[in-house]
Amino acid sequence: MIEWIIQKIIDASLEPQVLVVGIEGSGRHTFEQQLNLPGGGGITTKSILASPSFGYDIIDQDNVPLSLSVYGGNHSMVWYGNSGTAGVVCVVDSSDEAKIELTKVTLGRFFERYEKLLRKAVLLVMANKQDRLDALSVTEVKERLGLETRFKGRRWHIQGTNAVSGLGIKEGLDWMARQI
Ligand SMILES: Nc1nc2c(ncn2[C@@H]2O[C@H](COP(=O)(O)OP(=O)(O)OP(=O)(O)O)[C@@H](O)[C@H]2O)c(=O)[nH]1
Ligand SMILES: [Mg+2]
Repeated sequence: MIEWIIQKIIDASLEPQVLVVGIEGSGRHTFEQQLNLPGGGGITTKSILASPSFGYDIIDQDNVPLSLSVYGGNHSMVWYGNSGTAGVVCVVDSSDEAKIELTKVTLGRFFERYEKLLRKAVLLVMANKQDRLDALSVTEVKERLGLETRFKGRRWHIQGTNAVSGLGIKEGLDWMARQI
């Protein structure tokens, strides 16, 4: 009952949220720092722009090791989210094959677990660290993550990025901004 009430309050009070998720070391912080740079790489996504900072949260239940950065701030251990969740940005380290596999599993589980809240959410995958010589290509990352199969029926997009220089971030977020 309490959870239901909290959910109602959150749904009513929050603007559409954009979540940034990713396995540790994928580049989430670096990506978010880009958003705070002057011009933010030309970020136009309104819901991200409106946020001066991101709250951090770790989903530690059901062994879902995704760490969440929730627009709007949510500091509880359970993500109540918002059924108006507009988009999920998943940052992946393209140079780490084991973590790409872990991302595939956890991202799938995450969308399963929060199916209701993420019903309308679009998915933007940032195939990050494309500047590294050992990075898999965007197509390879897409295939390893099984995006075409797993997210069939959902609007998704994969974008190659270098979060350090900011390359690709504007393009990715422009795609998201057009969807939400
Ligand atoms: N070469 C390269 N390095 C990157 C890129 N993005 C992030 N890094 C580096 O990868 C490391 C991890 O980046 P973070 O942004 O801290 O990653 P995180 O996902 O926040 O990880 P944790 O804070 O460790 O959970 C840092 O040393 C970054 O400088 C990229 O596009 N290219
Ligand atoms: Mg970090």
